[in-house]
Amino acid sequence: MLHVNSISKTYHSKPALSDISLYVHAGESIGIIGESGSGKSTLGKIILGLEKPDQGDVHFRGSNLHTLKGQALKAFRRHLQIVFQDPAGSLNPKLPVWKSVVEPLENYPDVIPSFLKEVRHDRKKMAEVLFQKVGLSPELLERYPHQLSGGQKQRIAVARGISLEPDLLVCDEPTSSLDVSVQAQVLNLLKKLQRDLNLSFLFISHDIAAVQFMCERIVVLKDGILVDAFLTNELFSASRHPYTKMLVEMSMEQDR
Ligand SMILES: Nc1ncnc2c1ncn2[C@@H]1O[C@H](COP(=O)(O)OP(=O)(O)OP(=O)(O)O)[C@@H](O)[C@H]1O
Repeated sequence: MLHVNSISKTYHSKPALSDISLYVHAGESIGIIGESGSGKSTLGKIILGLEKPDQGDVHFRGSNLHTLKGQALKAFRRHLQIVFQDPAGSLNPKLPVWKSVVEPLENYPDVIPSFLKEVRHDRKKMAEVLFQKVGLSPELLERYPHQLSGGQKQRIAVARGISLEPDLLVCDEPTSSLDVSVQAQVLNLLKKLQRDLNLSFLFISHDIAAVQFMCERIVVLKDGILVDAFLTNELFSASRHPYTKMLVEMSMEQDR
């Protein structure tokens, strides 16, 4: 479904990504791990079409993303959504949250996701169904972002992210701004949505335990270079790249 072919990107003559290739099949979850500055977010932005690579291309559902324009690009974007680390950033502080949840649907009036068919004539009911999908009470529909907890806001950002029934959800550190107790709840929600909606995930995180929980395969970036790629159940294999082993060791030390 998604093929990233030999992507390179340089900022101010410093390579942020060098010759990165990877693929994601429908319904699959891929984790991208690496330390700060390793190029994870840059890769996510290129896949979302928010940044252009200097070299290489991204094919999604058979089309080259960086050559699409106008309506074709818009139609393509619908299938690719993002959940950011900071949920507040993706919610308009001046709108009751239900309006932020259905905003993407307003940009795509012809799109009726399968789970919203029965309520398609009523925007607020659509928001209510999306709230249900992410485990939020309808009592919160009229609230403003500042009246909600971090976990509730992230659920709302997830509801917005799935509102157009995308194929791929790019999650960029989706739990790192949350309290530890809430992180697991949001991860469980994402996993449930993946099953229910047959979503693919590109899960960007420095939290190896979260990636291990969410993803079937893991890709490791170091200084913009893909140094290791493997099935999650091979995370502790002796054949792992020394850098992967170091990341695993560091994450275990944090948990001690
Ligand atoms: N818009 C930009 N302009 C200049 N340099 C950038 C830009 N975006 C990223 N970089 C640089 O590219 C490199 C990779 O950054 P990137 O944000 O992709 O890493 P990351 O692994 O996502 O880090 P973090 O976990 O801290 O978000 C870094 O050296 C960063 O400073």
